[in-house]
Amino acid sequence: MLQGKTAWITGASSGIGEATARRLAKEGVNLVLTARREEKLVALAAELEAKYGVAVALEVADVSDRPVMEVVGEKIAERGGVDILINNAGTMPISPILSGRVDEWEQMIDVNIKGVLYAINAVYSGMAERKSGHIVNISSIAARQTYQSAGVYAGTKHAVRAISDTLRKEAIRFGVRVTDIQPGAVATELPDSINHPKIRDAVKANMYAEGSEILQPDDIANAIYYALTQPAYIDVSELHIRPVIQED
Ligand SMILES: NC(=O)C1=CN([C@@H]2O[C@H](COP(=O)(O)OP(=O)(O)OC[C@H]3O[C@@H](n4cnc5c(N)ncnc54)[C@H](OP(=O)(O)O)[C@@H]3O)[C@@H](O)[C@H]2O)C=CC1
Ligand SMILES: O=CCS(=O)(=O)O
Repeated sequence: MLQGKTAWITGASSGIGEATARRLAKEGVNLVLTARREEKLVALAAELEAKYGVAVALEVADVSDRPVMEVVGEKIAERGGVDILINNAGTMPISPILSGRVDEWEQMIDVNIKGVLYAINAVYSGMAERKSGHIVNISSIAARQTYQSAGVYAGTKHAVRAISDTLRKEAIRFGVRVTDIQPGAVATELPDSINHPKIRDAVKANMYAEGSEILQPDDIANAIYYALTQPAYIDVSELHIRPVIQED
């Protein structure tokens, strides 16, 4: 069903993005992979090309860099566009608002909101012209609720959910589908982006508490695959997936 299509995955150097690259390559999807850590992308591309015979292009980029993302968009358009965007790159340097880590607030807004918009902007007009495409935005359980220290992070994810739902409505007439994926705790490098030592330790202790079983990146890759492979008349608008043990 997806064989021969092309997907652009941002944040493909680890976690959910990397797992999704593997999942889609296995289905014969050609890939454009983006992240800042070039060496990780190079190794992943080599592995997927050798294992699955798919074509993998790399666009090493900081998604919050607007001019760079515009150039990536032009390059993608020159190659004929992509069928799928997995808008996944994100960061989570959470802290109490009173700690006033303004640089980190700006970083989350720049990467998690502006980066998502820049990627949409890079591919949406092409999809609309071709009257076909699927944009999958990775927001979070924090798009629906919040918790202490996560004010700005949850704010960015609420924004992604709002952008996704607006885009879904606007894109109907262009035959473009939009899905917002809202994971709970997934075992990835994301907590390493927390610079506040006490909060980082608390988040990790909570995620990896003895006996607790949280989600794996493959679980989210499978959810993305499900959304992408529904019949053309179905839009999986939102998928909210959490570990059984996660109350909030
Ligand atoms: N793990 C979890 O519990 C949950 C995660 N999410 C969301 O899932 C998404 C993926 O995160 P996850 O896989 O968990 O975490 P990881 O930290 O493993 O992956 C984050 C990815 O985003 C990339 N990235 C971060 N900042 C930038 C940037 N400025 N420009 C380009 N790429 C960037 C990283 O690559 P590089 O550093 O090489 O640039 C990396 O590939 C995020 O949006 C996150 O908010 C949502 C809910 C739960
Ligand atoms: O986006 C993150 C979700 S959680 O780890 O706070 O549940």
